[in-house]
Amino acid sequence: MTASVPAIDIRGARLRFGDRVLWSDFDLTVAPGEFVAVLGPNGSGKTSLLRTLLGQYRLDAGTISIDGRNGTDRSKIGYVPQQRPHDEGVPLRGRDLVGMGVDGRAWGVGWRNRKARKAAVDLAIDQVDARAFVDAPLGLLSGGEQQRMRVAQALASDPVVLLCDEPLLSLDPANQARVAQLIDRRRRAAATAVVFVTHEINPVLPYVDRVVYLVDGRFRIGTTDEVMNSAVLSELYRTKVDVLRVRDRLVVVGADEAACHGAEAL
Ligand SMILES: Nc1ncnc2c1ncn2[C@@H]1O[C@H](COP(=O)(O)OP(=O)(O)OP(=O)(O)O)[C@@H](O)[C@H]1O
Repeated sequence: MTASVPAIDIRGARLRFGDRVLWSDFDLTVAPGEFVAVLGPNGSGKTSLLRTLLGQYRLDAGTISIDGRNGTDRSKIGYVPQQRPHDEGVPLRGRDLVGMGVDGRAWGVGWRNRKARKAAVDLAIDQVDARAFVDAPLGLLSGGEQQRMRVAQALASDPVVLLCDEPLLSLDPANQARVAQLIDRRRRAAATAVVFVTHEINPVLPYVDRVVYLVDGRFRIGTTDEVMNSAVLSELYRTKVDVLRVRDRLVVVGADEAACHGAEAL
C-alpha cells in the first residue's frame, strides 16, 4: 500500500517580519481529510500561517508543498475568511457568490458548458444545505447563513485544502456548531484537509485531529490531548495554566490571555 500524498507539507519553515520571527523550524504535514485547528493568542501568527499557505507571505526559510507539488497552489486551496456582515446594499445573491468560487477555479479556461458550471454551483450549495436561501440578497441573510455561503464559495472549486480563518467568530453557538459540522462533513466526504484558525476550540473539538498551538514564537503540534493539557500550555505561556475538561468542553484557567484563545477561561 502506498502512503497518500500529503495535502500540505511544510518543512523547516520560518516567517519573519523585520526582526520579529513569528515561527521557525516549523514542520507540519497534513494528510488528506485531516482537520487541524490552529490556536494561540492574538498576534501569535495564526493568520500569517494561512497567508503563507495562500502564497500571500513568503517564507524566510523552509518549504511548502501542496498536494505533493512544491510551492503553494491557490487553485487547490479554498479559503473561508472571518465572518463579517455583507452590506445590505450589495446586490449579490448567495448563488452569485458561489458562482464566483466556481469561476475562480476555471480562471483562464472558462466554462464552455453552462450545465457543468450550474452543477458545480448546485453541489457546493447542497454541501452547506443552503438551497432555501441561496437566491435571497446576501445582505438579508443572517450571519450564519452568510457564513455558510462563504463556505460554499470556498468549496465550489473542489479544493484539496480548506483554510478557515476564524469562520465562527460572532456566530451564535447553534450556528457555530452548524458551520463546523458542515466543514467536517465535507472533509470526510471528499478527503479535504482542513486548517482551521480559531480562538475557541470547543465548537470544533469533536472534529479536530490535531492542534497547532502558537505562543510568542513557541509552538506545539499534536493531538488535542497531547497539546491541550496543563503541562504543555504552561510551558508555552511560561506561566501556570490549567486545562480542565468540563463535560464535553475544555476550559483553560490561569493564563490571562487564554481568555480568548484556545478555550474558555475562568
Ligand atoms: N504584512 C505584515 N507586516 C508586518 N507585520 C505583520 C504583517 N502581517 C502580520 N504581521 C504581524 O505579525 C504578527 C502576527 O499576526 P497574525 O495576524 O498572524 O496573528 P494572529 O495570531 O492571527 O492574531 P489574531 O488572533 O489577533 O488574529 C502580528 O504582530 C502582526 O502585526
